[in-house]
Amino acid sequence: MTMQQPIPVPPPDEAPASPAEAIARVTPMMEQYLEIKAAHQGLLLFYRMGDFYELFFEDAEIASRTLGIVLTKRGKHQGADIPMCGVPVERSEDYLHRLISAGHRVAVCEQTEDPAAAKARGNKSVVRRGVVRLVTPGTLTEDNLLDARANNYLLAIARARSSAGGDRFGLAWIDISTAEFMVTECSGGELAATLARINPNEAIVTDALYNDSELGQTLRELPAVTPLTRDVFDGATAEKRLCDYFAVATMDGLAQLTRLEATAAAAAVTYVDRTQVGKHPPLSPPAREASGATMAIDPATRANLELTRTLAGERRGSLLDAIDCTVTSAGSRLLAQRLAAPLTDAPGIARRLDAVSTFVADSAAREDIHSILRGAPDMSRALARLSVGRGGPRDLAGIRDGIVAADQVLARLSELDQPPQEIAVVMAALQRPSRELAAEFASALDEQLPLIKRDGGFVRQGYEPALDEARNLRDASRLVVASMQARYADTTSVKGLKIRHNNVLGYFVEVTAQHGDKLMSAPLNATFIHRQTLAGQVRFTTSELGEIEAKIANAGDRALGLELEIFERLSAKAMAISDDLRAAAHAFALLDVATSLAKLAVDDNYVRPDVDDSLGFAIEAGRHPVVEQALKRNGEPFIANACDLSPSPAQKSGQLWLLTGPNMAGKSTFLRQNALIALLAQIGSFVPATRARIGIIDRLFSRVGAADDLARGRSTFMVEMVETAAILNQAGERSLVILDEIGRGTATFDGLSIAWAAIEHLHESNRCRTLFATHYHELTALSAKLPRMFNATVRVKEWQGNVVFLHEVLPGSADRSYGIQVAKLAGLPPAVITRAKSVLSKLEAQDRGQTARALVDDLPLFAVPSRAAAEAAPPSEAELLMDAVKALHPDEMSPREALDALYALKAKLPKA
Ligand SMILES: Nc1ncnc2c1ncn2[C@@H]1O[C@H](COP(=O)(O)OP(=O)(O)OP(=O)(O)O)[C@@H](O)[C@H]1O
Repeated sequence: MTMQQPIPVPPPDEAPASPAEAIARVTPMMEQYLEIKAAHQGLLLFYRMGDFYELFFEDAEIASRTLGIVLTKRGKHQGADIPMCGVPVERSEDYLHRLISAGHRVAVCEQTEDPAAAKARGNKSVVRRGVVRLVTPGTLTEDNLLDARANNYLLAIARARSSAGGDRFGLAWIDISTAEFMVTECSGGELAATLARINPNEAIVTDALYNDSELGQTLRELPAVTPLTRDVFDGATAEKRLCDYFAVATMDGLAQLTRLEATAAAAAVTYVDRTQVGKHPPLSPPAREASGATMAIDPATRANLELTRTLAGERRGSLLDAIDCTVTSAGSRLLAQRLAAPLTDAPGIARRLDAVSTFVADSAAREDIHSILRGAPDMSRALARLSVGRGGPRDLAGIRDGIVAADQVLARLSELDQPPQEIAVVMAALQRPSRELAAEFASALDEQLPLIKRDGGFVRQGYEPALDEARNLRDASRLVVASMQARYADTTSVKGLKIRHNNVLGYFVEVTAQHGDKLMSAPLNATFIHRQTLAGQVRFTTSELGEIEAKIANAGDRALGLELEIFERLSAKAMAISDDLRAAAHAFALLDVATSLAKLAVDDNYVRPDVDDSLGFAIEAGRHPVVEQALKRNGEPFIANACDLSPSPAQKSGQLWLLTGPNMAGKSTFLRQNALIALLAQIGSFVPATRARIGIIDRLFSRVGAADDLARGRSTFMVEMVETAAILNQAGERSLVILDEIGRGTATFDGLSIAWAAIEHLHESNRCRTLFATHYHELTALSAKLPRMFNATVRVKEWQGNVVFLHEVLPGSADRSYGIQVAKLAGLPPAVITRAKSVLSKLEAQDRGQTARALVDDLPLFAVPSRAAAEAAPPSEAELLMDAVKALHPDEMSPREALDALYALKAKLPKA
C-alpha cells in the first residue's frame, strides 16, 4: 500500500512584506499548482506544461525514484529549491503504467484553454488548468495499462459493526474496462477468502477501516488500498447516488441490494465518477452474488495450490496456465474468473459441462469456432474506451468486426444438433447487436486505421460528401502550392527556391542565403515579404501564399472537424446498443472457454466428471494436470492413482486418508491432484482421470508446504499452525481438506502430537473429506480406532541399496521414509550418509511405534474396538549390536570411517 504525505501549501492571502518574503513569493503558476495539488492529496500530480507533464516537490522525488528519471530544480518556494522532474506527454502512458504498477495513483492535469486566451487576459495570467482524470490501479481503461488476460477490479469494502454476531461486510467490485459490476455480503471470517477470490487491483475503504488494527493485515495483502472520507460510504445517500449513476428513479428494477451492498456499490460508483472526472462510463447494473454460490477458498489455499500463480509468482506453471487454451483475452479473463470461483450448484456445473461435452464430441465445430474467435476483437474493452472518450478508430472497427464474427459463429453453431442450454444462450446473445450498425461502420471506416482519432484520416472516401469536398479542396490547394513553387522559381530565376511549412511561420518561401538579397530588392520585394534570416537560408512570405494557406487550413480543419463529428456519431451509435454488444462479447468469452476446455479435454485425455449433491469423492486413475504436462514435455509418463473419500453406507461422513510414504514418492502431488480435480470439476471442466464422481465441495482447504512469512513476523512453524488452526476451526462436512506434513516444523514429539490430535479432530468434529500426508508412521496406528480413517501409502522399490520411486498409491502404510536414500540421491557426502545410517539404526531400535500403539490404547476420547497386539519386548543388547553391524556398508566407507565404526561397535559391548 502506498500513501503520500501532504506537501506544505502556503496560506493563500499572505502578501509579501519583507525582502525575505519577496524571495519566498509564490509565482502565479506555483499558486495554481499548489491549489490543484491541495485538492488531490495522496495522488501524484501530472501538471501539463507544453509537451511535458511536470511533477514537483515530493511527487517529483517519488516519480524520479520509481521511474529512474532525473530530478532537477525549478525556481524556489518559500526560499527553498523546488524539486522537479518531467515526462514527455507522448510517452506518458509508459510512465503511468510504471507508477500505477508500483501502487501509486496519478491526477492528470491538463491545460484547459489556449495559451493565447490566457495572454489575452493579461501578460501575467497563467493558462487555466484542470484535472481531467485520476489514474488509479482499479479504474484503468487504456489497453496498454491493462493486462488483456486478467480482469481489473476496483473493490469497495463497507463494514457494518455489530457487537452481537460479529462484523458484516458489503463488497462491490467493478471492472470499468468491461462494465462488470458485482456485489455481495460476507462475514468477517469469510472476508479474506472473498478478497482472494475477487483479487482486486485496488480497494477503497473508509479512513476508519484503513486504520483498523484488526483488518489492517488483511488489507495489506491487497495490491493497493485507497482510504476515502466517510461520506463516500454513507449508507443514507447510497441509494440516491446509485440511482443518479444509472439515471433511474429507483434501483428496485435494476437490482435488489441489501443496505450494506448498496453502501459499497454507491462508494464504488462515486469513486469511478471521481476518477473519470465528469465522464460516466456505463456499467452493468450490480449483479448480486448469493453467498455460498461459489466454493470458498482461502488465500493460503489459493497460493498453495498455485491456481493462477506459482508460489514464485509466475503464471507459467500454475493450474490456470496449464488449462488455458483460450484464444481471446475475454475468454482468458472468464476462465480465470471461473477458476477463482468454482460453483457449488450441481445443475449450474452440469450446464457448463454440457457445453464442453458438445465440443468434445464435435472436433470440427470446436476448431472452426476457435479459428473465428481467434480473429475476433475484445469488444467490451473497446466499448469501455469509447464510453470515457478515450476510444480510437480501431475501437469502432473492433465493434464492426465483432458483429461480423458473431454472424460467422452463429452460422457455425446453427449446424449443431440440439445445442445445449448454454450454447442456446450464447446464440441468443449473438443475435442481439444490430447488423445495420456493422454495415454502417463498414461503409464509414477506412481499411487502414490510425490508432488515435486526433489527426483524422479514418473515414472512408465516399461516405460523407461534405467530407470528401473539404478533403478535395485541401488536397487541391496543396497542388496549387506545388505549382506556385515552380512559378516563383521561374519569376525569381532561383532554381532552388522551395515552399515549405512549419508550425511557427506556416507556409513560407525559402531560398539559400546567397539569393536572399535578390528577393529583398526591387522589384521582387514587392511580392516577397521578408520573415526570417537563418545561417544558411532566408525565408519570405507572399500575400498569395497567405491566402492559399488560409484555404488549406480551413479545408483541413473542416475535414478534421467533420471526421471527428462522424467519429462521435458512430461512437454514440455503438454506445446506444452497448448492452447488446456487451452481451455478444460475453457470449464470445463463454464460447471460447467452452471450446478451449473441450480442446484441453481432448488433447490431455480428460473425462467428464459426475458432480452431485452427495458427499462422495471417488476418482479413478486421477492425474495432476500440471505435473502431467511437465512430465509429458520430458517424454515421461505420469502414474495415475485412485482416491476414494466417499462415505460408506454405514458411515455418513467422508473418509480421511492418511498417506505415508518415502520422501519424493509423490505424496504432495497426489494430495494436490485430488484438490485440483475437484476444483476443475466444479468450474465445469473435464478432469484428468478415467472416472470422477464428486459431491459438491463448499470449502477447500489446504496446508501444503511451508514458507516463512517474515514480513508478517511469522516463522515457518507459526504460518503452518495459523493455517492449520483455520482449517480445524472452519472445515465442515462439505469441505475438502488437504494437509501435508503438519507438525514437521517443530521437535519430533511436539509435531507428532499435534498431527495426532489434528487427525482426531478432523475425524470426529469436522467430519470432512480429508487427505493427510505424513512422515510420522506412528499415526497409521490411529486407523484402529477411527473407523473412517484409511491408510494409504506410495510404493517404492529398493534395488541395490537404492530406492526406485513407483508413484503408485496403494492401501497400507509405509514402514520407513527412505530419507537417507533420497539424501544420497541429492548428493550428501558419503561420510554423512554412513553416519546418518548408523544414527538411524540406533534410533529405530528405540521403536517409537510402541509408544504410538500404547497411546492409541490410552486415548480417553474414544472407545477402543480391540486391543492392539501385545507390546513387544524391548530389544536385547545383542539385537542392537546386530542392527548396528547390518547398517554398515563396508564398500562405501573410507578406511578412517571403518576404523571409527569399529570403535563404535566396540563401545556398544556391555562393560565387563
Ligand atoms: N504420480 C506420479 N507420476 C509420475 N511422477 C510423479 C508422480 N507423483 C510425483 N511424481 C514426481 O515425483 C516428484 C516428487 O513428488 P512429491 O513432491 O509429490 O513427493 P513427496 O512424497 O511429497 O515428497 P516429500 O515427502 O519429500 O515432500 C514430483 O516432482 C514429480 O516429478
